[in-house]
Amino acid sequence: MPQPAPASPPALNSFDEFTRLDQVILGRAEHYNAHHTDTSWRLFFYDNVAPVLGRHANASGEELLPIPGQLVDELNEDIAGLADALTGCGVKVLRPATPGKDIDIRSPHWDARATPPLNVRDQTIILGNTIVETPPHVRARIFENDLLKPVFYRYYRDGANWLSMPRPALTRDSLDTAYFTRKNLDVSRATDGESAGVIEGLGLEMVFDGAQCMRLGRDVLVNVANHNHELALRWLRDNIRDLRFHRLDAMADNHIDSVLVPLRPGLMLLRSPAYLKYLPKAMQSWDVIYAPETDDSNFPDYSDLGFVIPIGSRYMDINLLSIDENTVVVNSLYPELIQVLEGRGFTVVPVRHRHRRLFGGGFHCFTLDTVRRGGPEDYLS
Ligand SMILES: N[C@@H](Cc1ccc(O)cc1)C(=O)O
Ligand SMILES: NC(=[NH2+])NCCC[C@H](N)C(=O)O
Repeated sequence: MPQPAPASPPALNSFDEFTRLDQVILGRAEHYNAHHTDTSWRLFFYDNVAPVLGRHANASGEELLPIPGQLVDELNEDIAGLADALTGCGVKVLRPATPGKDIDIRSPHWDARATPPLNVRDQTIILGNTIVETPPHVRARIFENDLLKPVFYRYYRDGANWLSMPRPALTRDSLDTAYFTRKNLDVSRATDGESAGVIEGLGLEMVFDGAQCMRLGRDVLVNVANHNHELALRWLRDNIRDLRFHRLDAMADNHIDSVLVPLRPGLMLLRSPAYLKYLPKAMQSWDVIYAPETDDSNFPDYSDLGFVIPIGSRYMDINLLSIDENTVVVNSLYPELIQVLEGRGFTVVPVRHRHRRLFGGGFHCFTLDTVRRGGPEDYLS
């Protein structure tokens, strides 16, 4: 149920995914009019884009793949609906700065068209009173957090701690393909045509996205699918001493928020029973809501718009955002899930979100919850 935010907003405090939400950063999509499909992009989204790589005239190599303006406008409309719904629930909504124009970036080793700050979940983890910036896999995202700095400085002035994992050079040799090798997948369609430079002696780097974590009070689940992630897990354990980090062994290639969403202590939403085995023992006895089958008619038909690549899976809508332990914001285009959640006693706030597969994000991806009421509780014993 909507509750008024406390009179003086507290400083950064966010330890979990489900206690009462008071403040959130919501991403924005202005200038999201192309995907730069370099090797780092093609590898990151490989599970989803492999079937279409090569089908398009140029997609076998690096290119700037345009996204029709109508889709960007419709996405912005849906995000505005999300902002209104959150405000209506008594949540204070903060926004990143706007890029203002298309931005081409260049490092000493590669260049890219910058990605706007839409999926703000991905490049940062809030761990209690600490902002942790994470080292991106996709080159186009390396400066994305600059647009969140005005908000981060506000929290910093109010006493938050602020850390960044080492910035990766993202050279030709930086990224580990072990996840795919383990599954006997040939990723040459992603790596052929690689144009980035090399730094002699560097090799695999710390590369990791905030969305590979799920926070549960004093415990944090961390998906580790390759050596890039392994280095990041070590960094987290070395630098954040008062939380327990649990390694999930390759539960997914990278992000896990369209696989698993803890809804409240003892209850989670899970993509399917096949994922239970990746979770810590204590969570395997939680009550589970499995993602119901969804219908193709819930997804827009893009056939009249020319070639568009869905970078996200059909499971994107698992990616809901909790307002509190009984209230969740869910895509209105996943009525099957709404029905199941209402059947379990949840109040569902439906918000329309059409192009989740094209921009690769649901409501959890678009948001970074900076203030929730919960603390470092032990939910796992
Ligand atoms: N297979 C990944 C790829 C992906 C990542 C981020 C996105 O925004 C979209 C797609 C999905 O889990 O998690
Ligand atoms: N935080 C995020 N951007 N999450 C997106 C995860 C998407 C996931 N790969 C899927 O395709 O379903």
